[in-house]
Amino acid sequence: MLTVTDVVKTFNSGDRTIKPVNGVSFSLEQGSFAAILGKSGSGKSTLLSLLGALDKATSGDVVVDGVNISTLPDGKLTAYRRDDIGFVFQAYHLIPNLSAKENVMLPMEFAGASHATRSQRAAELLNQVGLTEEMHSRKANKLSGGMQQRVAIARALANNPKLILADEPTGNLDDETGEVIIALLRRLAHEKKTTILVVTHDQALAAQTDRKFRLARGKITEDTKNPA
Ligand SMILES: Nc1ncnc2c1ncn2[C@@H]1O[C@H](COP(=O)(O)OP(=O)(O)OP(=O)(O)O)[C@@H](O)[C@H]1O
Repeated sequence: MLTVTDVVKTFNSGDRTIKPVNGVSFSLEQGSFAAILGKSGSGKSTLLSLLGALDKATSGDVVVDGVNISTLPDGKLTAYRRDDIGFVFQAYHLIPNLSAKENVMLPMEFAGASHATRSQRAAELLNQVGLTEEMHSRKANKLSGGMQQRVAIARALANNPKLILADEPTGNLDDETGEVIIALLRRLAHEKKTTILVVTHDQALAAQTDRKFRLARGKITEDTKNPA
């Protein structure tokens, strides 16, 4: 469902050319839980931003569920980001003075869903990520880090995306909470058949995935299938 073919990203910095992504190819089946590992500066975040259409590849193709996003016009990319991709970040990026439920409802509002649909679906998603009804009405900034990340995951699922991209989703969490979040992502990938790709330094997280890639100087140097 995700096929990346010979993707290159080049930046010009003064008279130097930087290639943070330098010919990356891989494909993932629908519902896989995969990790990209690599040292700082190896190109992980740049690659993720290309897959999420936050930036355009200099060359190569990114095909998500049959749609080549490298050739989509800008106008269609906004809808792609909104409808087909869920983003999860290290620092959660919730709106602090909105409730957990309101945060999850927001992407559905942008997609034009009715208030009743948004409310019902947000409650279902928050239950699925393990937040009790009482938590739904709490302001995001009154929740612990682990809970905020659960809300962020529920929000990423709001428009039923084909692909979730997560940048260091356990980076701000203690080990125990991080493990709970990893187990949640793994379960969601397998049960909901949402493909989840995480960028991480966290070996414990990578060990729980179905597949892990190592990136070094913008190239994949290792591609390992983890035993089920
Ligand atoms: N917009 C940009 N303009 C110029 N150079 C950039 C740009 N974005 C990234 N780079 C460079 O590309 C290289 C890879 O950066 P990237 O953030 O993708 O690495 P990373 O593996 O995600 O690192 P980290 O783990 O520290 O987040 C770095 O040398 C960075 O300075």
